[in-house]
Amino acid sequence: MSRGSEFVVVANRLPVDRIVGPDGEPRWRRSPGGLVSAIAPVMRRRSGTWVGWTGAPDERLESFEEDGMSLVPISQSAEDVELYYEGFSNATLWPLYHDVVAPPVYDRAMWDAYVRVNRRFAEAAAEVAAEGGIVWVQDYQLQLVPAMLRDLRPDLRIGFFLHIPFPPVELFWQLPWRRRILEGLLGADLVGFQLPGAAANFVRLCKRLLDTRNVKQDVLWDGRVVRARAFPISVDVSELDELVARPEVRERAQEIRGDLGDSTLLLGVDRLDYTKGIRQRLEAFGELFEDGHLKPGEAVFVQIATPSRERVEQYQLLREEIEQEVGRINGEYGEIGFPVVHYMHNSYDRAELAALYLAADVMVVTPLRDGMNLVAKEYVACRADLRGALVLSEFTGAADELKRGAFLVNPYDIDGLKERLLEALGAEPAELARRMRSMRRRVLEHDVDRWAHAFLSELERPERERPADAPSPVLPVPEG
Ligand SMILES: O=P(O)(O)OC[C@H]1O[C@H](O[C@H]2O[C@H](CO)[C@@H](O)[C@H](O)[C@H]2O)[C@H](O)[C@@H](O)[C@@H]1O
Ligand SMILES: O=c1ccn([C@@H]2O[C@H](COP(=O)(O)OP(=O)(O)O)[C@@H](O)[C@H]2O)c(=O)[nH]1
Repeated sequence: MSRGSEFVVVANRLPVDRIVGPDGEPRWRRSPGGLVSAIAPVMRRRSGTWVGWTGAPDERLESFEEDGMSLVPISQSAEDVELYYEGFSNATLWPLYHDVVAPPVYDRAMWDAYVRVNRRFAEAAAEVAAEGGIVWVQDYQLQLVPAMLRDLRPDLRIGFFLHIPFPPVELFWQLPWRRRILEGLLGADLVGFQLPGAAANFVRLCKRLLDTRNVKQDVLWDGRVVRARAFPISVDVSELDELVARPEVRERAQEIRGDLGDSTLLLGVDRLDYTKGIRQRLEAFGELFEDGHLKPGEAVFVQIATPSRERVEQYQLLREEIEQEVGRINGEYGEIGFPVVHYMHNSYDRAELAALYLAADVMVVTPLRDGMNLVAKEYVACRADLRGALVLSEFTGAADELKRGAFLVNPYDIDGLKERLLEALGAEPAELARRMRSMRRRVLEHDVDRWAHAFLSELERPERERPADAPSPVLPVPEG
């Protein structure tokens, strides 16, 4: 392949998954999750190349164009998927980086697969990037790629962005391969995080583990300056504006409301993931009926739970637990034809989600830990009518920006969660409008284009003139 692309994104997943349609023919479907929601519009606007996996094992496909993007598929064997994707990425790193809300698995065969697959991604990126081009590596699945790519192509400008939280020293310390991960990330010129606290954790860890010399958020490593900065990711406001203006989306919102009668609509939209606090929100909602604060017919909860990582044990256990809880609540409080929880284990397109956002009175986002949570920002971006309330966990990245307008909750505190739900349900329209206006100001001014521009212009900014071995004070990094 010719060395052609000036701008390359490398992510575990391509923006589309290859699936087999009802007619038996293969077709492409949008991949799940917020990374794709955020990066796809950026890619469409800057013509570049996206290197990633198609979401199925053992597929060897040529490069192709889809939805205005140039895509380079990376093949993964069934064993790679099991050990690298379901294993090291989602049974080790995912729980470790999300405050160990599930126990991480430490397994040497999984680590070996992680190294092997990261090398494959690095080699593919090295093949497609133009001389002196920009390569932007995404997320925890590919933390070794920056250093591997630098070895192969020292001419490139390499950025890395972590979409999930970066853990504090005390948790990261558990990882048997902790030095290797840091050395991998330090291959980048710029390492981006969702929040300043995560960038501070990274810089502090480099000092503790690798004895790097740090100047504020710059790490001096291997004769280079590696910058660590926070860039909170956001949503494609123009796409959402266009969706909510469509007559069919507005009609669909009316239809959803009509189907639910006079009930107040509470909405949850998440991948079915144990980090999302779905059980806690259902428990709180159920108890509002038990305590007599709500009566059947007054409120319904619509929970979209999109299938995710279904072969990983913790996800299978979670599904059983959530489906049992939904059954229990409906069994106790539902009536014939009127369940109080509508649970959908399915994935919906952008138009259906926009209609749901327009229809919902209270958007309930209660993760135990979440890098950002784009659903919260999408809800705000869709509510130009200034109606609707956002109940938002303190442990999401989004809470940093939306704390003044959202009804903030600690999802571990079920009584507190019930109080906040009641507050949101009972708030006056003027208060809701004031809160929504404040959140919209933030989201509309800081959309995904601004995020991408901020990251890429920092990446392209030349290094400050400073000989790498010049004495530099090690400045304390603020606690985060
Ligand atoms: O690719 P999957 O294993 O199916 O998982 C889907 C994605 O989940 C995670 O999304 C994160 O990125 C969002 C955008 O920055 C952010 O809002 C959210 O808090 C994160 O959890 C994961 O980080 C992605 O790599 C996955 O593709
Ligand atoms: O049925 C669904 C459910 C979710 N989403 C999208 O998936 C993303 C979820 O991103 P978020 O940051 O909230 O969480 P993640 O899944 O990345 O952890 C959002 O853009 C949602 O609009 C979707 O397109 N269809």
